[in-house]
Amino acid sequence: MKKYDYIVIGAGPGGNAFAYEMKAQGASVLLVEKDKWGGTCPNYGCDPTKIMMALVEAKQRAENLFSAGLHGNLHIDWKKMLAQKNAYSNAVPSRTRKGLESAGIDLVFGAAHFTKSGAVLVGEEKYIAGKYVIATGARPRALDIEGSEYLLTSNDFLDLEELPQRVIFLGAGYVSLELAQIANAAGAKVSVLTHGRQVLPNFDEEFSDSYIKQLQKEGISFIDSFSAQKVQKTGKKFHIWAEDGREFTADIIISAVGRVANVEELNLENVGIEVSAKGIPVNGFLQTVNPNIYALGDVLDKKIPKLTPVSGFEARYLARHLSPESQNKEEIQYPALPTVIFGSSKLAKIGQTQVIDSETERSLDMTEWYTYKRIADPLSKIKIIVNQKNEILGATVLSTVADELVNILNFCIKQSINLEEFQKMIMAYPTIASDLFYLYK
Ligand SMILES: Cc1cc2nc3c(=O)[nH]c(=O)nc-3n(C[C@H](O)[C@H](O)[C@H](O)COP(=O)(O)OP(=O)(O)OC[C@H]3O[C@@H](n4cnc5c(N)ncnc54)[C@H](O)[C@@H]3O)c2cc1C
Ligand SMILES: NC(=O)c1ccc[n+]([C@@H]2O[C@H](COP(=O)([O-])OP(=O)(O)OC[C@H]3O[C@@H](n4cnc5c(N)ncnc54)[C@H](O)[C@@H]3O)[C@@H](O)[C@H]2O)c1
Repeated sequence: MKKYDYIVIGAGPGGNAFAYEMKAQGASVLLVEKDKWGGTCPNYGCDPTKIMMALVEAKQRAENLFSAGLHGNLHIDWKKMLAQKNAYSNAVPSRTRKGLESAGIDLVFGAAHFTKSGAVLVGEEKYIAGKYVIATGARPRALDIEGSEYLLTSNDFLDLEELPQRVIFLGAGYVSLELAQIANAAGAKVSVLTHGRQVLPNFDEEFSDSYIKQLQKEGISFIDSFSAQKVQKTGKKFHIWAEDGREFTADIIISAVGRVANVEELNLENVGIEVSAKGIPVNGFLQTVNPNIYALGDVLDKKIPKLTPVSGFEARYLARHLSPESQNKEEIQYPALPTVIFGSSKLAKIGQTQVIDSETERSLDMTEWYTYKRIADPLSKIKIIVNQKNEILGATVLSTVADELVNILNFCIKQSINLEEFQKMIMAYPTIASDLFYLYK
């Protein structure tokens, strides 16, 4: 039985980052992966979707400028876009594997299970370690309704050889809204069936409403209060019914109703770990109830968003925390977190987005500002929260460049920059950053 300092289960952004960090510290590390080296983000998640989204963004930005004299009949060639995405994603597993190997990390392919003795079993082989790190991520949640076998997932969407004419998305979270925009821009007739009345309850309602109106203008239809009851197939068509009897028909139905932690195969009962519906509970040191077993990334039961940079942040925290030389024995502290729903218009937020105490809230419509006027952004607005020292604490932004703006605000929040400090810098003009001046004023 081979013994390591660390066994890491799951080679996604979290597991890989932790394995690299510990190896660099001189530890012996075994990394176990059962599917694709690199995990969700580069194989089924962020990266392939954003390669496709690049065409959606470019098309919409060009179309926004038709009124300014730009002409052309733009359309997305699905097959070529897919080939472009595949050229990137298909190379990920072997490239990732080579990188890990050349760093000196031992790799084993297969599903990891804990045994009653606390070892890890992969196939017939048993491995033991001083400490274990679970970074097994999450997968699309399956709906328990009649005919659920007819529902496709985001993974299936990314492999569609051809885009069908009529596509239904069930659920209205990040995955659904991003993929719906790709399908819509590529020419499909798209409907999103939303569970509740308010879409994106974690965003400021005024902003999520404006965002959905924007998507409706682009051609996506939204059907609210849809509680799915059953799915049926007749010929090549799929039908979905709500509990209240409403029925919709499409060529494919993509279910994007959230993600569930990958925990079942781990046999965590053998090592005394109980999981919740949201994943593995840990303390402030990312340690499970079993003191030798830690967990990080999307597999965690946590309140903060499950995102790639969050998994990486947790991995680097844990590597520092477990380093024998480190003085870092403090609980993990998350900085202000940016989240973005990508698309032709982007809805983004960072940090504190509501007034809690003595802060001030500033709502600004930026549509007529030069930066946004120049690119004919159809709707650009921001709600910004500042404290009494006029330091930015957080913001919600809707615009075609909201992803960049929240990251610039990220620096301002981290460095507690106020107007006085900001005025000591000169920003290139005209840019998103040069507008910051007006956000402070
Ligand atoms: C469609 C989509 C788009 C997304 N877009 C974005 C985005 O734009 N920005 C962003 O920040 N985030 C995005 N995300 C989220 C992001 O992909 C995840 O937050 C990130 O991949 C989590 O990393 P992780 O290492 O925790 O887990 P994962 O990347 O899920 O990796 C876990 C790995 O563990 C492996 N595994 C599971 N069980 C076992 C086992 N028993 N034994 C061995 N291996 C196992 C899995 O096969 C997987 O490779 C998106 C997700 C999806 C689905
Ligand atoms: N741009 C990004 O950063 C990005 C993109 C995609 C995914 N992600 C990550 O992946 C996670 C998962 O995304 P997701 O969209 O699968 O989940 P989500 O939690 O964002 O959204 C799930 C949606 O499904 C709906 N829903 C739940 N049960 C339902 C039911 N029975 N019937 C109909 N609708 C139902 C919810 O109301 C919600 O609208 C995100 O929370 C995020 O962390 C991030």
